[in-house]
Amino acid sequence: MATDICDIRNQIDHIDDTILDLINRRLNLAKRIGELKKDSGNRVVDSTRESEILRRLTSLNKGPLNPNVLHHIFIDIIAAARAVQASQRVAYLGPEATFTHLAATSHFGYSVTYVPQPSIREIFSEVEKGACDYGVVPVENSVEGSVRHTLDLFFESDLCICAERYQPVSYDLLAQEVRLRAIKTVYAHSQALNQCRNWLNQYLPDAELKECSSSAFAVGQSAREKQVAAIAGCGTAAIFRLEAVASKIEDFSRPPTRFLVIGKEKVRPSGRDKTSLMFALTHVPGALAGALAPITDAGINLVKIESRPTRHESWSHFFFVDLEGHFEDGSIQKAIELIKPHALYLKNLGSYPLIGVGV
Ligand SMILES: C=C(O[C@@H]1C=C(C(=O)O)C=C[C@H]1O)C(=O)O
Repeated sequence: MATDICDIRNQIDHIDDTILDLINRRLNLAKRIGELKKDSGNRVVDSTRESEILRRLTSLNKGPLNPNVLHHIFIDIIAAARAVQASQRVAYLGPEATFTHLAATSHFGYSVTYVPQPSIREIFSEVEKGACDYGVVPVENSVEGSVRHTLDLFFESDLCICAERYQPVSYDLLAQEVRLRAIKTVYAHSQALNQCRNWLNQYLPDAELKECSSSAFAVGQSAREKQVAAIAGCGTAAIFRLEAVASKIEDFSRPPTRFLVIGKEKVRPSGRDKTSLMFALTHVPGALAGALAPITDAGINLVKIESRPTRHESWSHFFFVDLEGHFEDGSIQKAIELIKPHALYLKNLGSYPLIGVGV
C-alpha cells in the first residue's frame, strides 16, 4: 500500500515538474508577445483572446477537472502572463472581500494590483484619469446596491465595457481553524448576517453574533482571535489566509450578481459577443416600439432592456439595451443606424465576449 502511494506520488511529482516547466515556457512566450505589443503600442490585456482560450479549453476538457476549476486555474496562468508583460492596476468597489472584489479576482486573477475605492464614481474616475487600467463595477442584482448609479455614470463617462462577469452571491464561514465547536463569536456585515440566520441558528446556536460594517472588518477580527469566525463572500478564505469552516451557508441561494469590467479599450469580436447601448427617447407614444423595431427586424437577440430617468429637463428616459452580437457585425451597425433617428441621444457602451451565467 505504502509503496503504491509512494509510486503514485512520484508520478504526481513528475507531472508537477512538467506543469511548472510548461507554465514558465508559456510565460516566456507571453513576455515576447508583450515586447511586440510595446513596439506596436498595443494594450497588454486582450479580452477577446482570453475568452477564446477559455472557451477552447472548456470545450476540450473531458474531466474529471471541473469547468469552474479549469477557469480559475487558467485565469491565474493568464494573469501571470499579463504580469510578466506589464503591471496592471484594477479599481474595484472596496473594501477587500466584497462581491465586487471577488468578481475582480475571478476575472483578473491574483497577479494584478487591486485598488479598493469607496464609491462607483471613484472607480470610473480612477480609470478615466489613468491611475488604474480597469475598473470593476456591479451592474445588476447587486448586494452592494447603487447599481443604478453605475448605469447613470456611463452617461458622463467615455469609458466602455470591456468584459462582464457573473459572481455568485454565496457566503463562507471563515476562521483560523476548521473546528466548528471552537467558534464562540461570529462577526459579519448586517447583510451577510441576515442572509445566514438559519444556518447560524442550526450550527452555531450558542455563538455570539456581532454585526460590523464590512466583511473585511469581520475577517480582520477572525484573523486576530482563534475562537472568532467571520462570514465573508465565498472564496475569500485564500485572500485572508483563513480556513473555510463551512461553505454556502446562506439560507436561500440567490441569482449571481452581474459585474462589468470598464476601461478605455474597444474589444474586438470573439465570435460570441454582447453589445450594450444606451439611448434617450422623447416621451411620445410609440417611441420605444419604433426604436426597438430595427433590432427585431434584424433578428438580433435583445438580451436585456432597462430604463432610467434621465434627470434632464427635456429628456425623459434613458434605455439600456444589451444585444447579442458585436458592434463590428453589419446587422448591429445597421440596426444602430435605424435606431438613431428615433433617439435624442445614443451611445455604444461597448462590445465584449458573452459569458454564461456562473462562469
Ligand atoms: C499573451 C498575451 O497577453 C495577454 C495574456 C494572454 C494569455 O496568457 O494567453 C492572452 C491575452 C492577453 O490578455 C496575448 O496577447 O497573447
